[in-house]
Amino acid sequence: MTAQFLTEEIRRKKSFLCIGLDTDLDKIPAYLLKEEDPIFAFNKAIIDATHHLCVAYKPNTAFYEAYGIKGWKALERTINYLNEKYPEIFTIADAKRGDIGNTSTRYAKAFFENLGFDSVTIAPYMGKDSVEPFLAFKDKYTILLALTSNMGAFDFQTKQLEDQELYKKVLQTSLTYENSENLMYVVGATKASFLTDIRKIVPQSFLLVPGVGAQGGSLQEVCKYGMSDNVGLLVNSSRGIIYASNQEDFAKAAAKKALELQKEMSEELKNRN
Ligand SMILES: O=c1ccn([C@@H]2O[C@H](COP(=O)(O)O)[C@@H](O)[C@H]2O)c(=O)[nH]1
Repeated sequence: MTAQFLTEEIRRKKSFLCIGLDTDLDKIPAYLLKEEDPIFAFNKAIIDATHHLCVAYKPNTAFYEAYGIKGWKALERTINYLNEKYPEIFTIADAKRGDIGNTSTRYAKAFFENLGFDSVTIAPYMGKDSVEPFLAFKDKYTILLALTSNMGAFDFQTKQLEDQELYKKVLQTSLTYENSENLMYVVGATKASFLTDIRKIVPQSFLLVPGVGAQGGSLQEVCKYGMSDNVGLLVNSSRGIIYASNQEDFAKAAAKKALELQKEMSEELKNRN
């Protein structure tokens, strides 16, 4: 998928919502545990109920890896289902990988070729040769952690390095990487006030913005400081949508929460774009 197609989908659906599939067997409705693959059964129901309201899904791989082979198979079934039934949806493997070059290439193959995700999240700490192997894949996106939503972001990311904060250095340096047009960035919704400075460095890049809902970030603030001419935002909500109910109506309840966000996004698009 290309970023241009993603923008077209955002305008068509009037939504830049990304739904996080952070599926936890302790939180899904108990009756689903009788299913042969409860994680996939839950994801499928959520996807079928919400696909028209969002443009992306983001399974966080931790929630699948935690269950070993069973979890990985559920992740594989989920991405296959999305690619077959809803190929217009942008898919994000939130895996936060990155290693020496030859190892990064294997990670890239795992997520882009084997599983068929459109994008994967990457930690920038190991630098150029750990990121470029992901960027080498055409029409696939590498989503670099820039300024994360958690409190620990202030431990390193906002510290001054030479003449600027580390997160700005990450953004600026990443633009010098080969195939940097395949980059997107993670910026937490809880750090919305930083978006003005971020947009000075990456005016058009897509930003994956987690942290609205359960973490308290404001959608309006994110749009005010972060929306670009091509929208350039994928705002994620995971727990706030998928765990709206733990009863038999869970998918309907998730769709209701997703619709609330989609309506707010539609307003923002009308007013700001
Ligand atoms: O800075 C970051 C980077 C990633 N995440 C991930 O996004 C979702 C957020 O879930 P909510 O339930 O909507 O809070 C989750 O998978 C995180 O690991 C993040 O929150 N912040």
